[in-house]
Amino acid sequence: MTEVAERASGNPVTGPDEVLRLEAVRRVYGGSKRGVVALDGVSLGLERGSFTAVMGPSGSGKSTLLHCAAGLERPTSGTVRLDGEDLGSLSERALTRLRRDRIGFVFQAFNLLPALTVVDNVTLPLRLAGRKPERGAVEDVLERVGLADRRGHRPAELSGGQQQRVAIARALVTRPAVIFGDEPTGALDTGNARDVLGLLREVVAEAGRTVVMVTHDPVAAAYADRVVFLSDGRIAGSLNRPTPERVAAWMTRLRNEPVPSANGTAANTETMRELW
Ligand SMILES: Nc1ncnc2c1ncn2[C@@H]1O[C@H](COP(=O)(O)OP(=O)(O)OP(=O)(O)O)[C@@H](O)[C@H]1O
Repeated sequence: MTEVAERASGNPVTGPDEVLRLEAVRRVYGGSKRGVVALDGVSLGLERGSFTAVMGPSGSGKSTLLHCAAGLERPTSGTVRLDGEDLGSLSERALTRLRRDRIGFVFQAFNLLPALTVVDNVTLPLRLAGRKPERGAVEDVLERVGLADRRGHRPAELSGGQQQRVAIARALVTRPAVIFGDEPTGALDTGNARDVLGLLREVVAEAGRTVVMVTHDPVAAAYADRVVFLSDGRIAGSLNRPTPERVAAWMTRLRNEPVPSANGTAANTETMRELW
């Protein structure tokens, strides 16, 4: 199948079991006159139990997309729904609670507390929420990330890859609807990056979690079921069953001709939205 045909046969506009949906999301920074349009009408749905990578040239809006989707930032216009709930209708307090209870985050910097053991780092979000972990839940996640025998260690006693696995365990322990990764392998060497990506894949395939991750690395993106490409704040297309080579080819094209389209002319948002 050609890439154009692949794009045209991408996921449907609404899926049977969408956990997250962005509709016409626009995010402008600064005033209306000289503002920067970081997202320009992005519509996107994520199926439950899917692994999506978001790629695009620097400044194309990847982080902004992630932040809006995760309720860390409010879009200037458009809607974001998590399990059907419109995040725009929530107060700051309710949004904070939703992020804590139903969203997991894994960042490039592991953001672990150095004085706490692995177990205490993993259970921190639950304790902050005044919740007790479900029986066996902590053991389960530590087992899943391969750190059951390191539960009493502190971050400094672990490798970078192990520290990122602690961060993944921490993201998993609340059983979130979606786990967001912002360059989760950006600070890791190749071997550790491969382990962490394999773990994220496993979390999707075996635990049925939904993962969306921003990355600059075509090899990392190829671990996902689908890669969504952004260019100038718009969705430029997507690739199902990606390989590193095809992702890299897409990125080269995006750098050379910002928003590609099926007929070779500049695509508009409506045309691209049809692909979703
Ligand atoms: N807080 C902000 N204030 C003003 N402009 C911003 C802000 N955050 C992002 N932008 C602008 O919005 C656009 C998109 O930024 P964003 O960080 O989402 O891109 P990105 O694709 O994640 O980039 P990179 O790959 O370099 O991290 C850029 O032009 C950026 O300069």
